[in-house]
Amino acid sequence: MPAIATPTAAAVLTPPARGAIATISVQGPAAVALADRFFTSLGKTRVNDADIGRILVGHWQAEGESFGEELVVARLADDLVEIHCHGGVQASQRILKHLASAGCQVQSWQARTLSEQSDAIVAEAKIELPRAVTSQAALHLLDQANGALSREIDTIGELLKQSNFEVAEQKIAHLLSLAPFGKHLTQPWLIVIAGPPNVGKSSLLNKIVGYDRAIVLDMPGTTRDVLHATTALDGWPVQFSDTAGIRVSDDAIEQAGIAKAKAALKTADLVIVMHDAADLKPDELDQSLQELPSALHVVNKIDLADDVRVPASREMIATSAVTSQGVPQLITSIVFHLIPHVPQAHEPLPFTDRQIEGLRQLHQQVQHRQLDDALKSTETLLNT
Ligand SMILES: Nc1nc2c(ncn2[C@@H]2O[C@H](COP(=O)(O)OP(=O)(O)OP(=O)(O)O)[C@@H](O)[C@H]2O)c(=O)[nH]1
Ligand SMILES: [Mg+2]
Repeated sequence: MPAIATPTAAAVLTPPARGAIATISVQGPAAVALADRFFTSLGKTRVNDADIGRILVGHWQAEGESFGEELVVARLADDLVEIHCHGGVQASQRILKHLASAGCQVQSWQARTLSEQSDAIVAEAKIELPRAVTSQAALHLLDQANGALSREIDTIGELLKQSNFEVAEQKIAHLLSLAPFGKHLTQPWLIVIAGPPNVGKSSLLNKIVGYDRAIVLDMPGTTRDVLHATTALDGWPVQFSDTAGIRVSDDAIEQAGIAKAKAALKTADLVIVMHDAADLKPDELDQSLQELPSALHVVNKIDLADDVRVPASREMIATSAVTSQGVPQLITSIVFHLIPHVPQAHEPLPFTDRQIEGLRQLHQQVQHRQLDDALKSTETLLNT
């Protein structure tokens, strides 16, 4: 039989892991013919003759192969067939291979989602949703999957058509101000814990994440590498990095750890600089830690100090990584530093690089009153 012409395409809709069932969706003019080529139902009903919605149980096998697989085929429309097979990756990949050998395109579920949606932002939200690691982050993405950002861009387009550039500009600027928040719905905020050796950085990390992620020892220079631990604070995904204590050292391994710690500082959304309550010398901190204007300063081991004299020029949170004193306040402060303004439910916000770049371009065009270009940009943002 000659290869069947595209654009019929197959996509696995279930995650690439072991599960009960894998679902392969075959869509396009040749979907039914492709199913009939490899599948024989128990009652010998051809997929082509089955009523729409009918579920057929049977045997899938390619010509020349010595074994096949028992599975279910459902014809959902004239051009849409679903194949439900064993949930392991092997079975779905074999079926995809058979379909591809007969001329069917193989596409990712993301490509399928984009091809099914005329609204690019809604499609992107559906694609990003499974990557949201907390339910709170997922709710904001769900709002965008339900059209919040698309409607806002429509509104901006209408404002532009009415030459209401000022309000359009304000709305775009507001959306851009929410871009960092939107990006972090699928990527944790990065928090680096830094400071001199032995102040309790690793102990604090363990206390916050609730298990012994890092080795703690009463010996300066214990942590050498950068250690990561992911958790959620107030429902927001964060990744903590515990670093080597920063000091002057002759030890080559410690020096390498300190270099890594300094490099980690540059990638952080927030740095927590830790101090020892019993030995509080904030002005003697390493220069790399002095140069961080928006760091959060934490004075730890307050359980050991009778009287902590915090310099008037510094705002510091007092904690004990042993008794947990001050840790809830620290968490509140971290969340406030990362997300000073939490968008409301159903609020539109951008969440992909494409959208953010498109909005930046639109902002410039509106600022320069380039109406035609700006209207084209709103179309580009919305269309797949
Ligand atoms: N009493 C008391 N001891 C603490 C506290 N935090 C840490 N310690 C102790 O201080 C010592 C050093 O703690 P670590 O967490 O290893 O300190 P660190 O800053 O990670 O040290 P380096 O990895 O060497 O830079 C350990 O003996 C901890 O048990 C605290 O809040 N109170
Ligand atoms: Mg440590």
